[in-house]
Amino acid sequence: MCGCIFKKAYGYTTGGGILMALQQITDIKHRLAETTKTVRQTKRAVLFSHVEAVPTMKPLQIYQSSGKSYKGERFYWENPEGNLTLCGMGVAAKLQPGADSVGRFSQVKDQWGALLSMASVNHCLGEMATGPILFGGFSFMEGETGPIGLWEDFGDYLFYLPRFLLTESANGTFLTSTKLITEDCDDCSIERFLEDREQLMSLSPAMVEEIPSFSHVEERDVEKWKEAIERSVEDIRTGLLDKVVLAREVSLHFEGKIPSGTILHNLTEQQPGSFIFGVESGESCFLGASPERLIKKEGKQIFSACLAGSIKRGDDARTDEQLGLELWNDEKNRSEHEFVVSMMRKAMEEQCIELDIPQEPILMKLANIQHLYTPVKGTSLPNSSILEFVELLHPTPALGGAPRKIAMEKISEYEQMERGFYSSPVGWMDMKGNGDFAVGIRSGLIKGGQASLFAGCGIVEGSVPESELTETKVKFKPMLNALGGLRI
Ligand SMILES: C=C(O[C@@H]1C=C(C(=O)O)C=C[C@H]1O)C(=O)O
Ligand SMILES: [Mg+2]
Repeated sequence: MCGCIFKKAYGYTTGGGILMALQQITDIKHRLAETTKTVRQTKRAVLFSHVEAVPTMKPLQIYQSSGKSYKGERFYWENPEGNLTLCGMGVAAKLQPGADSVGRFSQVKDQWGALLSMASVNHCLGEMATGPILFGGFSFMEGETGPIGLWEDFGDYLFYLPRFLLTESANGTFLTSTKLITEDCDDCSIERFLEDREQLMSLSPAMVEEIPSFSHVEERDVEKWKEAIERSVEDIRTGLLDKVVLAREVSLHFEGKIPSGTILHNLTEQQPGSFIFGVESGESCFLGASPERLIKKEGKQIFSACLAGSIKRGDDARTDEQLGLELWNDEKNRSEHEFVVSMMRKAMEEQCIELDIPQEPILMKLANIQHLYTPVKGTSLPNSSILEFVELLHPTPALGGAPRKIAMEKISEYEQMERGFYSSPVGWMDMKGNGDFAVGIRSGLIKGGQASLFAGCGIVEGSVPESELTETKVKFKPMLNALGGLRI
């Protein structure tokens, strides 16, 4: 049933706006009463979701001010184009690994399908990323993250269907309120639903919390990491594999709890052109500023990226241009890049009816680094879901290696750490199987007063351990700057 009475975004401040606001309340009351009746009659739960246009609310400010009520259950997302920002708060439903024998991507698809089969949504606004959406991600390697340890709050995958979702796009600001209405639910009354919504809409911007004083840094053995690169180069020379991405971890300790909202705020200011993402779980928050899109699906249109090959930015325009040229002409970096392009082409040909991948890369210039970048566009087969693309592409040789299986084995053997959600698909998807996933790099895990940062490099035949180490230092910069401009 559709109880939506307007199709355009209106604020509530005008006389007409107040009428609109009242109409929303009437609409919710009516739909929720109907839903409750249906639940009682059929004895089956309904996922009730209400989308409405609201006056401008800034998602990042709301992320910060909703910390009191929803800490540990929030997410934040900003796309690099700057035309979509999301903030999720609370949990209407949570997707986590079950005992099913099917793979994790199929599990998510099935669990999502089951939730949507009982959904009642006033989705007539038709705005992107409104209504029930899932937000979250997968770990890098299935079965790697145990029930204890650094990534204990995340597991093989974690997705939220938020209780409240704030969506800011070029068309306005939208609030989606979602709740699972069950027969024996204590807090499913219409009054309670409206109260919670009212409380959310009246949140006022919170002060930006300060980052506590830095205490010390803990680094895994750098010499061992360099040895792993030497061994990888040897594996490549003997023909065992073509490329492998090796990452390392640096842990920073602070005198008090690190506020994720402040780090996200700094990342948005310091890293334009990147995905800014944050996903909380319990006491942990995985966040970062990734320049790399894994997959975006909008109807039949598919967008992805090959991003591999790196060099630092220059201090002035001339040096910067020279460094860019050096990168573009460098055989070792071009080969790192080419393994990604060739895998991408092969994989996408399976799932797309049209595909557009340029012959040569261009440069992507970010605040601290420049990369070789080949944009990918395609038209998908009908009725496909973004999850199928996530499964197909993850991990590309930009984060795993080539061939994939051997590279994954070597990563486990050589890295000796849990990547958790680092370098993994992080993003959102909607009811129709559209959405956007970034690769969770330039990222870290915040837990109390500890920030564990990760950075890796594509190892190919021409790799030199010391230069790869320097490359990781450049890749740590976005997170180090967001944490207050630390140097390590
Ligand atoms: C592995 C990372 O980045 C990847 C590796 C790159 C490289 O080695 O040149 C470049 C971009 C990313 O695909 C990272 O940032 O941690
Ligand atoms: Mg590299």
